[in-house]
Amino acid sequence: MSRALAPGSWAVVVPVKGGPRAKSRLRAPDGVDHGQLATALALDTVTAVAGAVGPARVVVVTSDPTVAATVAATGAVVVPDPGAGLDAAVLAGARRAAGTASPAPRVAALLGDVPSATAGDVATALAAATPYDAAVVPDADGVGTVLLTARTSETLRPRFGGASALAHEQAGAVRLDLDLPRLRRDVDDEASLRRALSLGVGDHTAALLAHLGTPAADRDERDDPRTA
Ligand SMILES: Nc1nc2c(ncn2[C@@H]2O[C@H](COP(=O)(O)OP(=O)(O)OP(=O)(O)O)[C@@H](O)[C@H]2O)c(=O)[nH]1
Ligand SMILES: C=C(OP(=O)(O)O)C(=O)O
Repeated sequence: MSRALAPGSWAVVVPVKGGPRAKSRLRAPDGVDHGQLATALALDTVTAVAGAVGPARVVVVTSDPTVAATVAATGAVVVPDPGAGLDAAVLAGARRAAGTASPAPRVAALLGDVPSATAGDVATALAAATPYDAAVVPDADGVGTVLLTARTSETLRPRFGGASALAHEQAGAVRLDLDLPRLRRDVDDEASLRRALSLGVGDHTAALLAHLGTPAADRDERDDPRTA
């Protein structure tokens, strides 16, 4: 069951590398353009976040023109990627996120490769993180991070890459092993893409991969409010 968030209480940074170097570990299925797949994964992630916190409090950090134009048209904020890696991108987004609500919102970073996540998942995770100065939601393997939160933009301490869940814990974040399999399913390679498809994915990824025959039962489950 998802939980409602107070309006303006959270802003969420979504870093998206985009372009030809994005998602280099992921081999697109036959007949699917790799760049379009990387973009679709990101747009589904942004859509879920916007559904949870409102588009004006989604800050997408990217230098990819397709992603930037698409999310800007939805009302999200776009910050150019400083080009100094993932943590620097997250920090650039966090600085901008602070100004998206008054009083300043809590700030989170959700990596832009979780196309199975629903708005309800994002809202539930942010609500669960609200009592803590900082929190981390690990990925499905428990090693990486899908969501990092902080009370303010100044106290967000990104340590992404590799075993980042532990790195974020060591930097002071409380680990939240939430029972939100769709939120925790990041897509890095073919195996994780298959797992995401079996959980259900957002409209952009589903449309691009429709010819692969995403199981109808999984799509039904995704839409079932009892599982949202
Ligand atoms: N803006 C921005 N986003 C990044 C950067 N590096 C990674 N990301 C995003 O962070 C998320 C997780 O990163 P990865 O899974 O490593 O994605 P990736 O670098 O595109 O993929 P690989 O080449 O397979 O490592 C994805 O949404 C990426 O788009 C960066 O330097 N800038
Ligand atoms: C960058 C991270 O994710 P990935 O597994 O996509 O490399 C991370 O978890 O810190």
